[in-house]
Amino acid sequence: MTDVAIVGASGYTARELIQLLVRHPGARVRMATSRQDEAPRLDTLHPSLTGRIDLACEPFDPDRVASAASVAFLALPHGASMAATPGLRARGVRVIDLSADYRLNDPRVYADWYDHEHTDPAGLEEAVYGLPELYREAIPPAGLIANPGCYTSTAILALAPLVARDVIERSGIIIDAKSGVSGAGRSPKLTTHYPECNESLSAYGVGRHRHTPEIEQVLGDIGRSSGGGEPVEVIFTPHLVPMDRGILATIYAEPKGPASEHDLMDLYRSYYEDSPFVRVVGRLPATKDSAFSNFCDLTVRVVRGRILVIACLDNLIKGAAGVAVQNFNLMTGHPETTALL
Ligand SMILES: NC(=O)C1=CN([C@@H]2O[C@H](COP(=O)(O)OP(=O)(O)OC[C@H]3O[C@@H](n4cnc5c(N)ncnc54)[C@H](OP(=O)(O)O)[C@@H]3O)[C@@H](O)[C@H]2O)C=CC1
Ligand SMILES: CC(=O)N[C@@H](CCC(=O)OP(=O)(O)O)C(=O)O
Repeated sequence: MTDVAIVGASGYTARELIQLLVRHPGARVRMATSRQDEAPRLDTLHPSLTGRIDLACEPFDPDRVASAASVAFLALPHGASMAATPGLRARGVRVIDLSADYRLNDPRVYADWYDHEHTDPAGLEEAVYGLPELYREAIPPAGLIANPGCYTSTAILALAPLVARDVIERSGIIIDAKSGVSGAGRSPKLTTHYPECNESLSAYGVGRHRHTPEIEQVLGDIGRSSGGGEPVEVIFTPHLVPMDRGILATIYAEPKGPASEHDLMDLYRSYYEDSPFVRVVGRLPATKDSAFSNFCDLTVRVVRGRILVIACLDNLIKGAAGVAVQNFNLMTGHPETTALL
């Protein structure tokens, strides 16, 4: 049994994490933290947890976390995670960070896209990018996991087989992605206020969304490890859609040679043969079919000589809490699917 702590317990990804962990046979949620003064109970913060866990939050204190837990899930905004992580690592706590703070290898790239300096470059050196489908071997011994972004996981899982097998041109890849509003977190913002986003569909972050360098870094890494040195360059355009949860990406890429849908589907099936949470499907994926699950559904089409990949997942599960539990399973020697199927 592994004792775990949830840091930032009042948010959406924390709620999903706790829902998964209370059903996990090898995990016990021993501590939850919040900055709120009155030590709120988890079932007050998240009524869906009523009857499932009896725990009140406390303020974050690395000594207290280290005395209660050996693994901490950080469900904090970026910036706050890298403030909390060094103290936990110094006390031997293994960290699974759901924020973006440890995903980019280069602190200068982080500063360019996140508009503030990285305060824990040593942590960046230590961190392992927690997308099990690509880095399964590196995850079990890791002390610090950088859980991937939700759009990022969708795009990377959709493109990795094409990059790894050198099937497509590495520049001009178009990622047109749509997300439900929970992707923006629980804290109220003007753009996610009901009358602003309901019955409306809008693009945002055009040309400057911070998942762009993360997608390019990971796909560039996959490309290099299979022998191709050119960087990967994507045009990533996110959209906000008036639904609670789910991401769907439609991706367009230029093949290097003639492309057959049949061969591409075979390529995807063999690439993800050992990945229980990637479903390569013949139908066109829809967010409803992966909602509340840890699955990423994807399919491939060839249209007018271009390759189209359509992929979807639940941003709060496969895009955040579910993959965090998948990483936890690998780190603690449980089957990868524990508590997730
Ligand atoms: N929502 C999603 O679909 C996804 C989110 N992520 C990432 O996961 C992390 C958590 O996201 P999510 O749960 O949606 O966010 P929420 O905004 O729902 O929750 C974050 C929680 O962190 C606490 N918090 C906020 N600011 C600070 C701060 N400055 N210092 C310490 N604690 C703070 C708050 O709790 P309190 O006020 O009680 O202290 C808050 O409830 C983020 O980094 C996000 O980018 C990643 C993939 C998908
Ligand atoms: C709809 C919406 O606002 N989505 C968020 C992405 C959430 C996510 O994956 O967060 P991090 O990668 O920052 O951890 C956004 O576009 O900023």
